[in-house]
Amino acid sequence: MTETTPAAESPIPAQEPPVPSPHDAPLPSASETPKAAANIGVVGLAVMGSNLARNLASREGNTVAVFNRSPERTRALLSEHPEAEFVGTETVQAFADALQRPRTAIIMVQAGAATDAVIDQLTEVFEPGDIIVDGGNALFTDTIRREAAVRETGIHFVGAGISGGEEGALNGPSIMPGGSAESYETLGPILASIAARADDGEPCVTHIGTDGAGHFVKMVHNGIEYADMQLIAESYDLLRHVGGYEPAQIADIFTEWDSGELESYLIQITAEVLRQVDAETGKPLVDVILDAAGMKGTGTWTVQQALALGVPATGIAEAVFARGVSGRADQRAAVRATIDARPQPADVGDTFVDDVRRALYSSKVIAYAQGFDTILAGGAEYGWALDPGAIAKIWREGCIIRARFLNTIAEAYSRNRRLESLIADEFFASAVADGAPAWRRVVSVAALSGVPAPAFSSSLSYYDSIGAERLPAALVQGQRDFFGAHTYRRNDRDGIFHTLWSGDRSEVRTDA
Ligand SMILES: NC(=O)C1=CN([C@@H]2O[C@H](COP(=O)(O)OP(=O)(O)OC[C@H]3O[C@@H](n4cnc5c(N)ncnc54)[C@H](OP(=O)(O)O)[C@@H]3O)[C@@H](O)[C@H]2O)C=CC1
Ligand SMILES: O=C(CO)[C@H](O)[C@H](O)COP(=O)(O)O
Repeated sequence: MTETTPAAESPIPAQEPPVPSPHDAPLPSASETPKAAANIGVVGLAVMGSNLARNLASREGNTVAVFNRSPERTRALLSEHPEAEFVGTETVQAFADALQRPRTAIIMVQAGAATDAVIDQLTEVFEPGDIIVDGGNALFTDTIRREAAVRETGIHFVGAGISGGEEGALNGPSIMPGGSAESYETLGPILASIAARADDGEPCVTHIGTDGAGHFVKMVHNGIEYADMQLIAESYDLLRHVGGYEPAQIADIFTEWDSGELESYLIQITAEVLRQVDAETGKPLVDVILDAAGMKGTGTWTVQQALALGVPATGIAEAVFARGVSGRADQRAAVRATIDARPQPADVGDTFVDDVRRALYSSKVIAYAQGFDTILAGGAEYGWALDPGAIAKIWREGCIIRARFLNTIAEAYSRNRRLESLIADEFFASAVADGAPAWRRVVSVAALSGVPAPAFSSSLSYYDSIGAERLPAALVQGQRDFFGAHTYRRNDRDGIFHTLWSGDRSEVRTDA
């Protein structure tokens, strides 16, 4: 299969493979590997794959076969986790032989060429009726292509987004499977058994749609993740450099916010990061981490898709651009040398901390509204009947954006399945309107003090634009008609019009 996914660039070095222990036992040879001993298999045993394999092995009735390109990883996993009773395999053929038919294997390797390579190997040794699940962060168009190619062989191919990081993979991730309804009949119960569970006991997995639907939704999940993280980071920056709070104090503020409507995993881990002190320097860790944010590409993909679909996902885009700006070290140094970049004093008043909380909540609503707009537009474009309420529900636990807030979103979509926008829902409309004065104060203070708040600002502009009585787009249409005879519509009658700008400036109807 051909490779179409470029490896995403990141300034953060990739994680090194674990150093195998000298006591690692050799794997059985292909002929010694027990046949049909396992009911499920995992290929790719780095952070995610090894934890997902352990999660599977911990469930009643499962025996898990494992395979990794470099056998050192397989040996290390077997020796570190004898309790899992894995069936370790050294070749793809031994892996296939170790699985009961119809075989089910989950791939957890790097997105892109690595995934294609593994699929090619598995399709060589699997048979019609078997199921290959790609649990990596594949680009959904690759998943569409792979599903079509693998289907030709009679093997089922399922692209499943899996979120929750290493801890989620081990204890219960949120899972977003695509693929055929037929393959989900077999796969659904297995995935439900390892997925996180929401407070009401529902597993955080649902059949998202055919072919690339699961990876599309996972991609947008990550786009929202970028926006959520950026908004929290901007809150920190404003509290620190305008409010004058120290990292440990901001950690306490975030912990307090976590008891309200902002309760979320990302707020919780942010507080932990801010409390961490660097052992070497005694400084807050956040002050010694290089301020260049890495990325593997899923946020960029979301914005590219939003643009292609005509969805103004401005908050997500700003979050991607903010990471991009942070990584441009030479440019930043050159510009910094020409200006006084120190934050300017700004009058913040007594309500600043609460204002930032409200600005964060309102901006977060915008990010999710834009994310769900992207999901629904993608569904319409690619022919998937995506259910926004069901998607919100499976994000309530297990994934990186898990939050109390997702319950509220699920409720909004259960009130109206065809909501035009999340902020058109009565609850969110009034919540955002209530927070708007504080949000405006925070964006003003950011601008006056010179502390960058791109996601806060663009979210507020989006809110003001999407709700505006009238937009200056009318003038843009006039400009377009002037230089390019691009025509315009009128708001007082039907038809398409052009003004004879280089003539007598009378108006003509062009569609009559
Ligand atoms: N890390 C995270 O928090 C999350 C990651 N994901 C996704 O899950 C997948 C796995 O992630 P992670 O565990 O971090 O591991 P990595 O993305 O770092 O991938 C490492 C794994 O890929 C294998 N691999 C690389 N190239 C090839 C190849 N050409 N042929 C066969 N195998 C190859 C490696 O094998 P070898 O040991 O031989 O090098 C190793 O098992 C990725 O798609 C990632 O985007 C999804 C959610 C969260
Ligand atoms: O999929 C994930 C979580 O949902 C991964 O953690 C992903 O790597 C995060 O993206 P990035 O590395 O670009 O910040």
